[in-house]
Amino acid sequence: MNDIRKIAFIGAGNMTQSIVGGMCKSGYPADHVFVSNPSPEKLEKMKSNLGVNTSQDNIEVIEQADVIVLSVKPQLMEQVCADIKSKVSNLADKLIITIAAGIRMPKYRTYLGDDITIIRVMPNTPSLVGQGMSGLVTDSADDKDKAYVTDVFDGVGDTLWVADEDQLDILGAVAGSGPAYFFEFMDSLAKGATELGFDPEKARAMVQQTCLGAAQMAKESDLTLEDLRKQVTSKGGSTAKGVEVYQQRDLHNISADAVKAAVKRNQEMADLF
Ligand SMILES: NC(=O)C1=CN([C@@H]2O[C@H](COP(=O)(O)OP(=O)(O)OC[C@H]3O[C@@H](n4cnc5c(N)ncnc54)[C@H](OP(=O)(O)O)[C@@H]3O)[C@@H](O)[C@H]2O)C=CC1
Ligand SMILES: O=C(O)[C@@H]1CCC=N1
Repeated sequence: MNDIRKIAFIGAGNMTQSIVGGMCKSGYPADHVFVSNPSPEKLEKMKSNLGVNTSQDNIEVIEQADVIVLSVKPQLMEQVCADIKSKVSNLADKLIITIAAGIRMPKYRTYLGDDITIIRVMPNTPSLVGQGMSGLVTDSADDKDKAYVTDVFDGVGDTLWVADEDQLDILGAVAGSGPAYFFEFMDSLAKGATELGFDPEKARAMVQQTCLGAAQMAKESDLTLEDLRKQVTSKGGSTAKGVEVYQQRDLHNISADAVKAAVKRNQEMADLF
């Protein structure tokens, strides 16, 4: 990465910790990373574990940075932006990234000014281990800013630019929320094994490695997901019986409904906040 900028994260919650942890692991210089948060505990942990600069004052970190990453809950965004707008005069000179679900770019213009340059990123928590999936969209950034943000998020996983904010809502409902669905599914598989008398620790170990192996295979294979599934499903064998249960209970519809529900909430948050 050639373009190293001073970057300030506003909010030191789960997602900031995942992104910053992944960035530092991938070699982004910690002295160029600034993080603010109202309570000190998360900041102390990030400072001692990663060596990043921290402050309980949002404005102090923003003033030192070229890039601002808004990483607070959507319901706090308006209030946090109002405070920034009232105290920082050169916002148009900085690149603004927001990772909040739902809230759309025109709304940020009403909060921070018409002249801001903004990129919306929808990351996910596996960024912490360099396996994130981040969606990106902008209505104002130039190629240089886009390349910088792509590099940052490529450093913590894969990136996908999407055409518009409707697409980002869908990406968020699948990839942003997705780790939660997979953890839920993995937990249910592990419990399926322990209910039959399998050791819980060993159940977790076998589930996580199976999940990782399947994802890696899907990523490296040219086959469709259906064909990969068929490769495992011997005629008259045990997998066929297991898959039959998922099909009878209509896993496809369950997942489609889950994605629709999450998209709907993203749209609601766009209106609410
Ligand atoms: N978690 C995820 O998987 C994903 C989250 N996102 C988005 O990321 C954003 C953050 O989510 P997440 O990290 O999960 O949430 P968290 O609740 O874990 O983190 C939010 C942080 O913001 C801090 N905060 C509260 N008020 C302020 C303030 N006035 N100024 C600065 N910081 C403040 C909180 O501090 P304290 O706890 O001390 O009050 C907290 O540490 C959300 O907008 C969400 O939509 C996007 C993709 C995935
Ligand atoms: O649950 C949420 O709203 C955020 C967005 C994607 C993951 N977490």
